[in-house]
Amino acid sequence: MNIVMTVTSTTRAEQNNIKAIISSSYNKLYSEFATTELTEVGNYKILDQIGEGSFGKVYLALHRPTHRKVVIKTSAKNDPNIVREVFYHRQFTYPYITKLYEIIVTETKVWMVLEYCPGKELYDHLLKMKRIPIAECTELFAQIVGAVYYAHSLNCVHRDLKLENILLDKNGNAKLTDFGFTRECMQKSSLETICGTTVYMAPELTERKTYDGFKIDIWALGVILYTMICGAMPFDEDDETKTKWKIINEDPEFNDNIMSPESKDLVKQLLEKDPANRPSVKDILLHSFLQPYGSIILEKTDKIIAKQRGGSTHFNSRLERRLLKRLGRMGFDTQSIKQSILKKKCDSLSGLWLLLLEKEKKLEKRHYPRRSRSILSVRRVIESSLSGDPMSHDDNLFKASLEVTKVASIGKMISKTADTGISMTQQLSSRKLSEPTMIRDKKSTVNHGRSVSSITAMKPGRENESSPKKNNIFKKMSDFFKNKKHEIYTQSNNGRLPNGSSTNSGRTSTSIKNSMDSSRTRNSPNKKSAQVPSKLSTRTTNVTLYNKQRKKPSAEKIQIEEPKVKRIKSTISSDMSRQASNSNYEDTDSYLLSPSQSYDNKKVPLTQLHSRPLSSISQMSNETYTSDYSTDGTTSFFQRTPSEASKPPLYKTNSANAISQYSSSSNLNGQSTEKLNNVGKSQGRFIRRTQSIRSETSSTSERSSKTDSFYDITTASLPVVSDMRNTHRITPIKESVLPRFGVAQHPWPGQRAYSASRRNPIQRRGRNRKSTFLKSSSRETDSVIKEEESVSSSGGDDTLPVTNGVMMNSPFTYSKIQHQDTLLNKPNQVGDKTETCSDEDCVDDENNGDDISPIGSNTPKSGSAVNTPLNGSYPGLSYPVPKMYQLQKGSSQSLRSPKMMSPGSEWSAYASDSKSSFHAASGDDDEEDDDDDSVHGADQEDNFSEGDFETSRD
Ligand SMILES: Nc1ncnc2c1ncn2[C@@H]1O[C@H](COP(=O)(O)OP(=O)(O)OP(=O)(O)O)[C@@H](O)[C@H]1O
Repeated sequence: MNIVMTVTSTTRAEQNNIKAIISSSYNKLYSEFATTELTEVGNYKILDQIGEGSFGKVYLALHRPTHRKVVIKTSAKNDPNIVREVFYHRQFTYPYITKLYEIIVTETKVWMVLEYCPGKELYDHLLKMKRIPIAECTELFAQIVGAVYYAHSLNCVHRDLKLENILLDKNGNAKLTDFGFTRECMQKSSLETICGTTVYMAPELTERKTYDGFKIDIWALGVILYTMICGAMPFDEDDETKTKWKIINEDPEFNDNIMSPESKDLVKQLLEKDPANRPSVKDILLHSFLQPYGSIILEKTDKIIAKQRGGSTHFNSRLERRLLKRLGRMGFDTQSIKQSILKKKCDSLSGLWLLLLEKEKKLEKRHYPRRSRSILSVRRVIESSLSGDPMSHDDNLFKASLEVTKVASIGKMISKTADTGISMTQQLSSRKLSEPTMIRDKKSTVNHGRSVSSITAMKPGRENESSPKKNNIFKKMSDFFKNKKHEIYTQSNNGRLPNGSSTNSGRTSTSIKNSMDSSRTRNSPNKKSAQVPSKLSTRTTNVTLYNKQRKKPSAEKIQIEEPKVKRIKSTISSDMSRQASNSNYEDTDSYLLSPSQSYDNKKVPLTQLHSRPLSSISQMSNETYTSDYSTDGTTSFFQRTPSEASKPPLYKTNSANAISQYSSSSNLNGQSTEKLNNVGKSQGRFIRRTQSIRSETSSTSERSSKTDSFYDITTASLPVVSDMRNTHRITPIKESVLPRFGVAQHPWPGQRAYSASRRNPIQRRGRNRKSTFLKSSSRETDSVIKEEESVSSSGGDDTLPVTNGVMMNSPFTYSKIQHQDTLLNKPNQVGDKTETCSDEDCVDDENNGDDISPIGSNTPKSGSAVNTPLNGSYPGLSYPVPKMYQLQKGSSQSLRSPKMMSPGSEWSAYASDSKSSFHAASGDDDEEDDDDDSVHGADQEDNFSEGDFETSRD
């Protein structure tokens, strides 16, 4: 009897304990929802805001499982450019293009997880340097051209090439970014959409003629090269109209003191007014000015393209196979990882894989520096150029490359040795390699040691052996996912676990231990449901809003290498439509010349033309905006005629009335350009932060265009309410060269719906500008709540039954725990119940009682799904849940609406197939991979890796 009493009382105590946990957890969650501070998105911890684009903020973040820094760029989901950007960007895998790791789609936003480029923009670099040394210029420009060559080879044109869209990584290598205007383009097809940035626009674009997309990129490259070398832009006037006139009619000024004959020749070719006379990207790479980099990059790029065309370049190397195997042992579904990568899903598995692989590659490179001294090293070029001998760097670089080859072969041998299980130390000593070749310094010695251990640690059954750094990645990852699970139990209740154990003894927690253990038994068919780690990467997105009282990311930890650059937003000047309409010289005073400022006189001092202090380097907004340009050419006033060319009828400089980008920028932002203007006053022109333009309503020609299918792609992806499609259907563009995507073939009505605001970018940007970091709007908060996939499987009541203390043993409560895992980025079978549902599906009456029922009828309808909060659905919930946090079936619509993405697109797949993506490993998993590494290991040498181009200069 006593025993029975004891058992009963214990059970009650446990129940009370659980209640307390739930209560505390609920309260915590409630306060999290109340805050507006954003510190986590998916698996990423937000560290700081590092920039602000036209359509959203840019954050520095940390991928928590791998501790890799990334950049997260946000954009409103209804911005058509983001679709375009993601669509193209994810297809590019090239060392001089920023990597796109992951896309997180939430209710209202798209979060692009990108490679972090701490060197910032080339624009900033140029601003700092005033002029880029010719040797560095050669290499950087070769890299930029390489990226363009790559894109062009894939039949894509960038259309917004500019200094601001070229970032520098930590090694000083160029990385092309911002593919918001990119599109596919057949050879010599003519496009019509006016887009780009005025000062980088080719004459034919400025004249609003149809244009060859490839050729306008070449022109922009000319502007970039000229600006890099000269520290000033070739065509840059205060007044855009003047700039355009110059672009069409004048040649840039060449300063022979600055420009070598070779560079001058190249720039001249690039800035050919007649697009037909401009060279191809390949010709540019082969130009003498870019040697030796140009031809090397050309060769490498051709190889990359050939490989990528030939099939997947993934999972061929020994490193990748080892990594995959290891993840498999950790419980990840390797098949899903493969699918994610091969299908370019850009989901959280992709993010995890790519970042992990990068980290491993980096480690391996450090251990076995195959190409530690790339001849493409910017730093070396600079050093060489500073040493005074213009040619010396080339020799040194080639010498270094020879050295590297030696070391590489050793590295290869070493890693092979390690694979065969023979002690590395033994091997090294037995082979008696000569000292200088084998290990060149103490550092390498240490690294070799590490590598051996890490390789050894990959041997089956040795996962948990203590090993140096390399093993730490996996340990950290494992800890990360464990902790996430652990937090569920221990975030409250004074660190006590339900079973009474303390937080510190998390590993002794039966439930956690069980789950992790079971996760390691991946191949056991009976334990599929227990593969916890493989479910860590659900498409469900967690955006965590921390309580304000919580510790913010400490300022010391934020590693921002350079002060923030506040983009000066141009307002009036950016309204191209207004400018365009004002640009009729006959009725606009501001474009008439004053007698003293004859435009024929090219020597007119800029001080007289500018309404701002004279400077050589000035900052401008580079805001991307739309214009009302017509592309049909009928209203163009930039037609180049002989008479106009000889006597431009432009410009009466009426500073007060003129729409000046500069003046408006500085006025509006209160940021005087004087500081920047003081730099290099003697120079006559400016490097301006520029504005990207895209014609929004480009008349009939736009919509009837057979080639320029901008609106096709936006159609394909914009998550507009479905019925709008019917009411605003526009004639489909049938002959688009874009892939066809079912509903996507109908031009996106959202274009109309949103065009008003798009045409008035000032308002849009005004909103953005005022918003401060970490202070999202209530709308944002709302979206965060809504974004969580409604993967609930809880009971039909708002009051959940109190379970017994052994939560994991109860089928009901076990599913609840799993559900919580799902919300911590782990998919589960229960969570997948909701699957994809259309707008119509996502209504209350679909509720079958499996989900938590809405209380009352005011539950949000389609598109505003209330999602399961991070810790919100707990078993044993013994009190009513407020309405706003009730779960309802069908809430997944916002994330998974098939109408949102093009059905044919892989991107749509990732948004909707979390279920399929996270199946437990099937029997036909990569068993063959596991068998024999060495078979595939030999490929590694041939595989493209960033190391082929880059150097580990750090
Ligand atoms: N990968 C990155 N690494 C480091 N910084 C970045 C990265 N991407 C963007 N940034 C920073 O964020 C700022 C804004 O980013 P970005 O220019 O891509 O936004 P945007 O919306 O495309 O702007 P715009 O259209 O006006 O060019 C950049 O100036 C840059 O400083």
